Amino acid sequence: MSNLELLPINIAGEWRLGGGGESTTLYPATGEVVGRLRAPSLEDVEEAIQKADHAFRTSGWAQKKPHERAAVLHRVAQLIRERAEPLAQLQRLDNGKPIKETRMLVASAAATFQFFAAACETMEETITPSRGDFMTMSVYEPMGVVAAITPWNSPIASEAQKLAPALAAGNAVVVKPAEATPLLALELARICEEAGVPKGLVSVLPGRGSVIGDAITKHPLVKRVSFTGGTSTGKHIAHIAADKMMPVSLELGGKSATMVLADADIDHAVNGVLYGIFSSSGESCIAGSRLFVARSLHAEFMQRLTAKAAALQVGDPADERTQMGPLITAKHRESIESYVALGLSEGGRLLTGGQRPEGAQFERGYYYRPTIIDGVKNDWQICQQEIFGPVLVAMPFDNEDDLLAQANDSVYALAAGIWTRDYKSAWRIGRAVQAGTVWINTYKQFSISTPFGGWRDSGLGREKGRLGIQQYMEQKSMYWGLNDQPLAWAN
Ligand SMILES: NC(=O)c1ccc[n+]([C@@H]2O[C@H](COP(=O)([O-])OP(=O)(O)OC[C@H]3O[C@@H](n4cnc5c(N)ncnc54)[C@H](O)[C@@H]3O)[C@@H](O)[C@H]2O)c1
Ligand SMILES: O=S(=O)(O)c1ccc(CO)cc1
Repeated sequence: MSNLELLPINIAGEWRLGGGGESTTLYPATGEVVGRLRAPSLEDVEEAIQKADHAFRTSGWAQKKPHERAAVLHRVAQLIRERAEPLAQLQRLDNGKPIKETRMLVASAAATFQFFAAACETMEETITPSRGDFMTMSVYEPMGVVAAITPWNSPIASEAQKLAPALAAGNAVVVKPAEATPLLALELARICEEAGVPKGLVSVLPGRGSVIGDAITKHPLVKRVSFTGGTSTGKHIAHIAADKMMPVSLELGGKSATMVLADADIDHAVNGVLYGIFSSSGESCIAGSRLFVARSLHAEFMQRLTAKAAALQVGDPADERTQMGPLITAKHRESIESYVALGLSEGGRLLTGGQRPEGAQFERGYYYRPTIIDGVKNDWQICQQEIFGPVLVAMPFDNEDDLLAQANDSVYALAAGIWTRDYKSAWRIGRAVQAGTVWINTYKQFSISTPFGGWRDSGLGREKGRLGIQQYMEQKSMYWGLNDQPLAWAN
C-alpha cells in the first residue's frame, strides 16, 4: 500500500498538499502504510490561521442565528451517522482500535455534534434585575480562531468534542491531529464542509507537535487552545498560554484508581476492572490502571481476574470478537515493555502477560498481552507513572482510610472507580476520592451532557456538558442605564 497517493490536507478550506515533509500513517495491526500526506510548512500554518481569522470576520458564521448554525451542525451529525461504518473502519486503520470500539466512538462523535447543535440553539443570554437604575445583561461572544490539538488514542471522539462546541459558539477552528492519526480529522473537515460550514472556517494541520502544534499555540490570532494529550505537553502549552494571556483547556493523563470493597459483586467487579484497563489496549487516559482490593477479598479476586485477563481475545481489530487490538506503534510497545521490566525490578509479581503474544497473526503488529502485576506498593514508579498501555498494577488495602490515602496519592486525578453494594460507602469514598470523574459499580461510561476533565496534573477545565460551549466564548456584562436623570458623581 506504500504507493498510495498523497492525501491533500485542508488549509483554510483549500485541499492541497502541505509544503512540509512526507508523513505516513501505519496500520498498527500489520505495520502497513494506510495513509500518506505532506505535512504543512510553517508558511501553510500562517496562511491557514490568517484565512481562518478572515473567514471568522467575513463569512457571517458568527452572526448567523443560533438555529441556523445548529442546522448545519445537525447535518454534520447526520452525515457522520450515514457514513458510520466507513468512518469506524478508517478509525480502526488509523490507530488499530477494535472495530467494536471504533463504532462506539463514531456514534459518540455524531451525538456530540447533535448535542452542541442543541446547546447553541438553546443557550440564552441572561438578563438580571439589578441594583440601581440599570438593567444588566450577560452575553457571550465567539473568540475568533481557536485551536484543537488532539492525541492519537481516540481521534474522532476528541476532535468532535472540540470542533462541535467551538463551531457552535461561532468560531473558526484549526485542528492539529496527532502525527500518527491524521485521517479522521481530515474526514471530519470534509463532512463539515459538505454540511455547510463556510469555507476557510476549519483547517486541519497534521504535523509534528513541537513544530506545527507549537506554531499554532504561539500564534497571536489563536485565541484559545483546547488540548488533549500528555501532561508534559499540556504544561508546555500552559506556559505559552500564560505569556499570551490566552485561556486553555487541558485534558491530560491519568493513573486512575479502581477500588473493590469487600462487599462488591465480584463477577461485575471483575468484568468492570478488566474493561476499565484492557479496553482500547489500556491506551486511554481514564484507564483504571491502579487496582486496590480489600485484603479479605484480594487473593480470590486476583485469581478470578487473572484467569479472565489471560482469556481475553487479543487480535485482529477487524474481527468483531476482538477485545484487545495492537498498540499504536512499535516504539510505544517498547516503552510499555520497559515499564513492565521496571515494575518487576521494583519487586512486583507478574500474574499474567508481560510479553508479546505468539503466533503468525501477531508477527507484524504491535501486540502485547494483557498484563497484571500484583504485590506492588503505591509509591513505586510503576504505580505513579502513566504507562498508557495494558498494564494493571494491584495491591490490597486494609480499611477506608488506608484506601483513600493510597488512591489519592498520585499527581494525577482524572477518574476513579468504586465497586461495592453499600451505597453509603460508595457515597463517602466517592466524595473523598480526588478525581474529575467517579464511576460507581460501572467504569468508562460517558454521557455527553456530563462535564469531563481532570484535577491536578490531569488537567484544567471541562469539556462536554451544557457549559462546554461557553469555554469557546468570551463573556461580556452589559449595563443599561434606565434613569432619565444625569449620572451623579460617586454613587
Ligand atoms: N484527559 C483526556 O481527555 C485525555 C484523552 C486522551 C488522551 N489523553 C492523554 O494523551 C496522552 C497520549 O497522547 P499523545 O502521546 O498523543 O500526547 P502528546 O502530548 O504527545 O500529543 C498530543 C498532541 O499534542 C501535540 N503536541 C506535541 N507537542 C506539542 C507542542 N510542543 N505544542 C503543541 N502541540 C504539541 C501532538 O502532536 C499531538 O497532536 C496520554 O497522556 C493520555 O492520558 C488525555
Ligand atoms: O482516552 S479515551 O478513553 O479515548 C477517552 C475518550 C473520551 C473521553 C471523554 O469523552 C475521555 C477519554
